[in-house]
Amino acid sequence: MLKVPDHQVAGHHARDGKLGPLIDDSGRFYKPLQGDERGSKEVAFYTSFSSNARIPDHIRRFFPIFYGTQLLEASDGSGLHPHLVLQDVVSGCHNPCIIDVKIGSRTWYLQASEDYIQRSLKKDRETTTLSLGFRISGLQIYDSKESGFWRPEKKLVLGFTADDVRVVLRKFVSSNSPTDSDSELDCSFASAVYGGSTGILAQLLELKAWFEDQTIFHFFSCSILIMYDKEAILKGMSSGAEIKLIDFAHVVEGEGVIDHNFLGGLCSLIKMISEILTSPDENPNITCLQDYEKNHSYLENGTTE
Ligand SMILES: O=P(O)(O)O[C@@H]1[C@@H](OP(=O)(O)O)[C@H](OP(=O)(O)O)[C@H](O)[C@H](OP(=O)(O)O)[C@H]1OP(=O)(O)O
Ligand SMILES: Nc1ncnc2c1ncn2[C@@H]1O[C@H](COP(=O)(O)OP(=O)(O)O)[C@@H](O)[C@H]1O
Repeated sequence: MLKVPDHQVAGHHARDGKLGPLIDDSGRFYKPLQGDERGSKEVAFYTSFSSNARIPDHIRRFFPIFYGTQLLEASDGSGLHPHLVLQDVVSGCHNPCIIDVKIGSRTWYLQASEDYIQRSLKKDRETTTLSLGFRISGLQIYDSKESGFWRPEKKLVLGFTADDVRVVLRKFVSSNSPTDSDSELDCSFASAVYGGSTGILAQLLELKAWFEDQTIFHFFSCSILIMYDKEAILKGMSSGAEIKLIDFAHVVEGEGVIDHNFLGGLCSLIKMISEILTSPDENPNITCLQDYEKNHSYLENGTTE
């Protein structure tokens, strides 16, 4: 039985009669092919990546498994539509905390249409893409059984300053309620999630080592999903912290050149996460995030009032 994922944090949603991804109970994520060349480009990427013998297994695990394409009833009621059949990378988690981080100081590329370049340039300038080399596209942080998740709306997320991004990456690993902007963030899960030999930082460093060498693909407008299970930590189990790369509608051939755009953004994200691990007590200034929180209360479904 196909359903709309409640763990999707960014991108096109299958809500309000729109075309968007679906999931099933067997752990698969069905992403509808976008009508223009984006759909076919993403299929071409997954096909090429899956069969490329030069991708080491320890890097392959950072990508969703690709099961081909399938015609399915589209979420917008328009009838049969081709979908990418992917591993649902969140399916093992009960109450997953997730951040979608779009990597790179530019999301546009020379081969793209003029319209896409102009729209991307505007978003890159207005977000932390240009200043930090990455931006947060969406997130959800599990609060408690009673309050559910904090899912800030898209407008707030795209307005994050660099300091807000620092705060969010700290909130993500704190035991404080994510909607409480008054108390100091404790970062008490930082070592369990970001640290350790298998934590997020170690995984990002492994990915970086590959990006220092690989010249096969250039990953524009692609995201790293950072995920973990807060409840598991509270129960004394493993955090299940993982990174996965997603969204390959704008991947182009590397033609023997290092993907400096992705690599630079990745280094910047690594630096910010390393700083949280080394200085968990340093609370940065909060700008738009705090002002916004003071004026809005969050509802369980992630919307605001
Ligand atoms: O339409 P929007 O404004 O929601 O933009 C989408 C982006 O949302 P954003 O505003 O950056 O959070 C969206 O970004 P996220 O996946 O949300 O990070 C994509 O960039 C999407 O384009 P594409 O499917 O990758 O070609 C973008 O869709 P298109 O505008 O390119 O159709
Ligand atoms: N394979 C996957 N498994 C689980 N969730 C996914 C997967 N791929 C994408 N998502 C979720 O869907 C969101 C949008 O995905 P994305 O591929 O960026 O779509 P779009 O092309 O519409 O921007 C991500 O932020 C993430 O929450």
